[in-house]
Amino acid sequence: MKLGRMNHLGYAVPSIEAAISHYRDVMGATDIEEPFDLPEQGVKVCFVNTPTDSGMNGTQIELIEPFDATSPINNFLEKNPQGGQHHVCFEVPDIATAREEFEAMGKRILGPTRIGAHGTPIFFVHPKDMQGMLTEIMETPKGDH
Ligand SMILES: CC[C@H](C(=O)O)C(=O)SCCNC(=O)CCNC(=O)[C@H](O)C(C)(C)COP(=O)(O)OP(=O)(O)OC[C@H]1O[C@@H](n2cnc3c(N)ncnc32)[C@H](O)[C@@H]1OP(=O)(O)O
Ligand SMILES: [Co+2]
Repeated sequence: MKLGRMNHLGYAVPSIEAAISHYRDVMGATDIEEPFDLPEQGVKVCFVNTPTDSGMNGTQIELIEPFDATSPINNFLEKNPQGGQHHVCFEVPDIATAREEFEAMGKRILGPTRIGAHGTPIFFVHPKDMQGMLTEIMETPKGDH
């Protein structure tokens, strides 16, 4: 395994609209994308793009709100009603190779590899096996290598 780019920090929030106001009015965010639904992943999503630095890619804050009562983030929000840091996402060149590496290390992978909010394959590794941090592994979008 080789540590790749941190693609985004996932923040679970009770209301994406309220979180957008916070990042725009309190944090001065100027590049907030249109929110969109990702029902197959049980969330509504909104990306807040952080500034790029000397031409490098910035990172993103991924605001996620439960899409419905079956959302995988409902329990988290019950425990953290104001919302909070939910996961971190790192990029890998090849998702299948990465999955094999985490499995070989005995890390619990949560469910099947599926298509995430960036339209590329992702999987999650259980927080209890990752120093308490729910970790999303995402294949770098083609052309971004
Ligand atoms: C995929 C679209 C998008 C993208 O970027 O492409 C997203 O990122 S969507 C993100 C939402 N989807 C997911 O999070 C899928 C993976 N998550 C899960 O499968 C669950 O959330 C899971 C298994 C991590 C936790 O499920 P649940 O909360 O229902 O279980 P428990 O309440 O029993 O929690 C078990 C244990 O883990 C601790 N926990 C739960 N969530 C987190 C977290 N985000 N970070 C750290 N720790 C977490 C929880 O406190 C429990 O610990 P315990 O000591 O037993 O109390
Ligand atoms: Co994510």
